[in-house]
Amino acid sequence: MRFSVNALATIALELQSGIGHQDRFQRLITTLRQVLGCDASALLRYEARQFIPLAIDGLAQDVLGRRFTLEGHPRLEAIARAGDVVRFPADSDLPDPYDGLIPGHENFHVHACVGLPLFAGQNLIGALTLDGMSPDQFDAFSDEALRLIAALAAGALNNALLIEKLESQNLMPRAPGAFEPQPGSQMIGLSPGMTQLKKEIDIVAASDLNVLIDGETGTGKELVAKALHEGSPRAVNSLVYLNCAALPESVAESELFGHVKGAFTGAISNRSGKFEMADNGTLFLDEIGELSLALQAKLLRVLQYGDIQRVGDDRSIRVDVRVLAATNRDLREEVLAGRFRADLFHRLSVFPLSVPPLRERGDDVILLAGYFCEQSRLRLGLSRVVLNPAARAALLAYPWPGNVRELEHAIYRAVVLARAAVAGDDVVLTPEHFSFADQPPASAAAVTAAPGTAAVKPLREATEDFQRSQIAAALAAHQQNWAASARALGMDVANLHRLAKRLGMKA
Ligand SMILES: Nc1ncnc2c1ncn2[C@@H]1O[C@H](COP(=O)(O)OP(=O)(O)OP(=O)(O)O)[C@@H](O)[C@H]1O
Repeated sequence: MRFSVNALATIALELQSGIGHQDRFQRLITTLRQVLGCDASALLRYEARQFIPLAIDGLAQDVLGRRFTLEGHPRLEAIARAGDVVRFPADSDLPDPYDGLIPGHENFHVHACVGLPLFAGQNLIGALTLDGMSPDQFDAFSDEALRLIAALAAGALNNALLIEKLESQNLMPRAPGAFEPQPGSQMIGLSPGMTQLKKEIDIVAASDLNVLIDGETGTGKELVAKALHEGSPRAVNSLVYLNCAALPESVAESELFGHVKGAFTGAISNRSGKFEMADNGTLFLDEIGELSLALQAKLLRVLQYGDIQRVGDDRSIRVDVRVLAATNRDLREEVLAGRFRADLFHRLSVFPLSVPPLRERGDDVILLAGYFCEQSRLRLGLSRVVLNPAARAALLAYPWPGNVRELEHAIYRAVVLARAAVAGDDVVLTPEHFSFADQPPASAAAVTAAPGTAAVKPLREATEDFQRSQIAAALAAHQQNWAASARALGMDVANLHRLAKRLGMKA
């Protein structure tokens, strides 16, 4: 079947209208869904061996947060390889990436599926996918007609990508090349707060300014630092990470600036510090608010004069390092309280970036949940991981004091629980699989049971249960802040991370 001139004209017009790319793409796939009578349609962009949904219609909202790798989705891999229209037979044994993600059809497997790869010259830049619940849904449409739609969509997508590229080249000249992954493309979120943050990242990344990233614990400050580095001319060199909260005072100076042989007991050879490692690159100082006043003074010196001295050495070494710092404290208050140097604060906060808490990001919670569902699916080798509507509502209603990190852990824990309860590798998450921080963790309840009523367990198991419950309680009491929890538990934060990993409390 051919399309009527009217239908084609509508598609072409939708691709010209709208205020932005996002709007245009949304109109395109909504129109396609109507013209082709499909149950779901999606436009995806191809980047670094994965498909990233740009606009969807008829699919669960969390699809917008999912990242579909070629390795994890044989159907998408087939589309990427095909070079032309792909029609999957209704009985294809390749799993459809949207199985269980068409609202109202959660328990049905998608039947008819067509994939249209989108090319710019020889380069694959994206795909259109059309799904239907009845097996012969797309039989009436000829390959020729579908190719025409693909050509229109590819032209529009290519223009959008070129404009994006030109805009970023305006900010930072780059060598010409194929489409590089966009910095921060793994930073999920379309809420106004995240859109604004991504814009600010684009603006400041290309400069050489130091950046202070603030935000509550678990909001994604480290991810912002990575995006800043990746979007800068320094991206060809290292991004070096240092957590200031995990630094015992005795080794902090040597970690930052290095030492020479014999500088102190145990200094058996020369060693370079993080500043030297980050030369010509970027140094990310996480939890900068935890740095002692003495080290703050030394850090200020490097920022002012661009040279460092290894511990035990009088000679100066010049370094060219961009410093990104993160904090979940209010550094202005710390300055007022005399715990943070005002001059260092001003040097660092030339361009401050604030990462919004998850509770202010609206539906991003669902997009992020989709992203983590897809990641846990890959990690655990499951065929699908989806949220039922009640689980989505529960996730939206919860305030997420531990922000994205808490959501990430909640999804992984829920997937593990759900998988244990069903045969097979098809996981549907329901509210029962989540236990939020204001409910006592199951292990804590077991440990605090009345004496005599608790089941006797091997001592090692009981000890680990107790450790888990104490760590969970400390994290809940300190808004999932690991440094503060470590202090409350009287241990070093690095050891706490190690212990939590061993106890299966973090990935
Ligand atoms: N927008 C996002 N999209 C995808 N993953 C995210 C996003 N934000 C955060 N994450 C993930 O959440 C986890 C916590 O993020 P991150 O470590 O960057 O937070 P943080 O603000 O630096 O935390 P802290 O203050 O405790 O150091 C990480 O696994 C990170 O990859």
